[in-house]
Amino acid sequence: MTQPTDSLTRAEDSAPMPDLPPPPPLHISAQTALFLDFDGTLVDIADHPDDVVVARSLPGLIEMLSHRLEGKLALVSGRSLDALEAMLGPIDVAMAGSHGGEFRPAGSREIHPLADPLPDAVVAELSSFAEANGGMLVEPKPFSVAVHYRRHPDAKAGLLDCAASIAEDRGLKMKHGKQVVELVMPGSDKGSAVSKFMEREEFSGTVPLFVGDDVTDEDAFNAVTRFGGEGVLVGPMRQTAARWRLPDVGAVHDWLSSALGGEARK
Ligand SMILES: O=P(O)(O)OC[C@H]1O[C@H](O[C@H]2O[C@H](CO)[C@@H](O)[C@H](O)[C@H]2O)[C@H](O)[C@@H](O)[C@@H]1O
Repeated sequence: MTQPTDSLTRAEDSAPMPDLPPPPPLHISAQTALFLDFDGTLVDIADHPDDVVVARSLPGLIEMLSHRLEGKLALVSGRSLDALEAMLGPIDVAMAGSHGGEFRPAGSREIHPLADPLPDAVVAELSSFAEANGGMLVEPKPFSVAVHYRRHPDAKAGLLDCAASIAEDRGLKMKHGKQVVELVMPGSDKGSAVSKFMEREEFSGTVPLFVGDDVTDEDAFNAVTRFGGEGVLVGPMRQTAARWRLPDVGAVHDWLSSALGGEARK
């Protein structure tokens, strides 16, 4: 079922749903393509975006999986590609950042924009609001801007109103993730990023899996379903287009590592 990512309805407000089963073991074959979200999927959520703890084994695990999948693996994140590389180091895997605004195939350092850059004035408008409301954290990215209200829960409603009004005035899309409100250029979402990868030769003929935790991952769950694949929701059950569910980041690491057998621990 489709859930708009720019909806003001948060997943946790939804009615209880029947649970989803855990995914079958990850099988590496010529038909397997794997798309991985970052925050809340590969790393636990932290109070501040810079405070996430990246498991020492994670960059190697991602690279090894990408190698075994012959490049048919991509990270698809709301973070900028620079931020992802700052967390993971310079790993050679395909990546899409800024909710699909930035796109980089494996084996390349060249970033392809999938959207127009966000006007500076949008960042300035949101920054003034954030400053006037307790100094909320503003995270500008090349094709989007995020304002985090995790430390300012009372400012949530005002922030949503402010962002919705800027989005309407300027024809932008609003996304409401985990304690974060983001404005993105139209056309950049995780579903578009997945579709862009699937158009590439190395992904041709594959059955894609997308693993993600947040409402902003629903576009990607819908996209992989259109390509005959399935989504894996990470975290508590909620309304979702995913087919499977893993309870937490640790379970994701175990599921990914199992596909590599003993190789994952080298
Ligand atoms: O698509 P993702 O890779 O899941 O990125 C989504 C957003 O993640 C980051 O914010 C979230 O994680 C932070 C660290 O755990 C947390 O403090 C924040 O409340 C979360 O919303 C990142 O800062 C955003 O830019 C991403 O869009």
